[in-house]
Amino acid sequence: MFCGDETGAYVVETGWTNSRFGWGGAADPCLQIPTLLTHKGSIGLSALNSNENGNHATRIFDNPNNTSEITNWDAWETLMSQSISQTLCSDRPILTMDPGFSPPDQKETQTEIMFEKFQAPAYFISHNAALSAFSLGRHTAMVVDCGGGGNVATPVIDGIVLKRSLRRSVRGGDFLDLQLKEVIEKKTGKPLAVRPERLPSGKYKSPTNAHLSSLSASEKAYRDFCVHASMTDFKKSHGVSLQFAKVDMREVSGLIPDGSVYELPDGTPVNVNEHPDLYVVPEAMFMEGPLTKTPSDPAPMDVEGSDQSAPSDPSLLDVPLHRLAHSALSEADVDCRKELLMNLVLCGRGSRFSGLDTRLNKELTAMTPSTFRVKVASGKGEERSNASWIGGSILTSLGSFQQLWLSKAEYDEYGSTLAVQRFP
Ligand SMILES: Nc1ncnc2c1ncn2[C@@H]1O[C@H](COP(=O)(O)OP(=O)(O)OP(=O)(O)O)[C@@H](O)[C@H]1O
Repeated sequence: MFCGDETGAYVVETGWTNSRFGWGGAADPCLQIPTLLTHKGSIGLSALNSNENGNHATRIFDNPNNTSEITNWDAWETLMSQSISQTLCSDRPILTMDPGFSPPDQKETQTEIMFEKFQAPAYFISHNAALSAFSLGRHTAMVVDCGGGGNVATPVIDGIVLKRSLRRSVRGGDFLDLQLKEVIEKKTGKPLAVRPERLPSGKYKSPTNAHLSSLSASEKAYRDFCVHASMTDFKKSHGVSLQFAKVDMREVSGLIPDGSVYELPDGTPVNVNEHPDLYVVPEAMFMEGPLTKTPSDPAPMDVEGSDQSAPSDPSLLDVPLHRLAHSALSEADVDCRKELLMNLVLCGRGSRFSGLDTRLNKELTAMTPSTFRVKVASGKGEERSNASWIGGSILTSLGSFQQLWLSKAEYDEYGSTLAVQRFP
């Protein structure tokens, strides 16, 4: 039990694409950083310049088959310590999140680092899906989280995540980025050029003013970051018009505002009116049949040196979003299924295409018995993007939660193995 005077906890969500940091009780995270731009010793664009042994920014998560496995602990520590120093967090209990499919020893290592390196007075690891459900006031829900690394469907019953029923797919935001990139390259007839100085809205400016122009555009982390930032910008700027449903191309053309031109980072204009097929790229989320080579070899980003011979994971599927949710549902207890479907929580920034909730509802309804009712709940705007973080913020501010922390005294007495028992 943590018995400090203040409970203002530090809430941390480290996602494949974005990391969020902030204070328990707050409505939004106070710091958001692209996770890709983390390297031993630096975060943000300056990470791209940390030219150690010729390696620029390396990913914290480098295993495309398990997008929550921390493969670079130095980079993870850097992300934590720089966020802590930027937000002036010290001596606060820390809550981090786990999606339910990270390797078993990861929690132990994180616990050791939190107590030994960051001197946290108390620590807690919660599940993303339980927190997302919690952010919408639900203890029981089927949580469908659309992130950058993939989509995850997780049944949550009374706040407990059913790990064995969890299902994830590779068709997340990164996958759609690559589809969009392919369509754009076909239209323009040339590879997507990346120029950091033309990146959207100056959002990713480094606090230490990295000299990106000196970096080679073939450098992998740099290229990955620029491609995804650019495609994300396209999704954001045209998100309202991006369409689901098996629509007739002529119908789509009618929906696109006249003179809609998107400028690529190198200045090349793409007249979107002339390319309505750009608008149906998100439809890949609902397409039947495998779209990647094999479920265990999805390569959402072409990670060099990744272990292509890794054994396939039965929870990792290459299926449309509604089948993913249905598969997770079928693994849950029969008695809970009705309630889960009535409380389908859609979250993650990758779920922000307009009409996604309606489409998911329609497809799932068609797959389930007529006595079942599907009801999709989702937050608005950033509430939907930051659902897990917001759930963590609410949880840590509850008086009744304070006795659940793993305290430093307990850690000193029992060690980090207690974390595995306490946070299953
Ligand atoms: N307006 C938008 N419409 C659709 N997709 C978007 C929009 N804005 C951002 N995205 C996509 O959302 C994805 C990132 O989502 P999010 O921040 O929830 O992921 P994450 O939590 O870091 O990843 P993960 O859940 O896989 O660990 C990116 O692929 C990005 O391109």
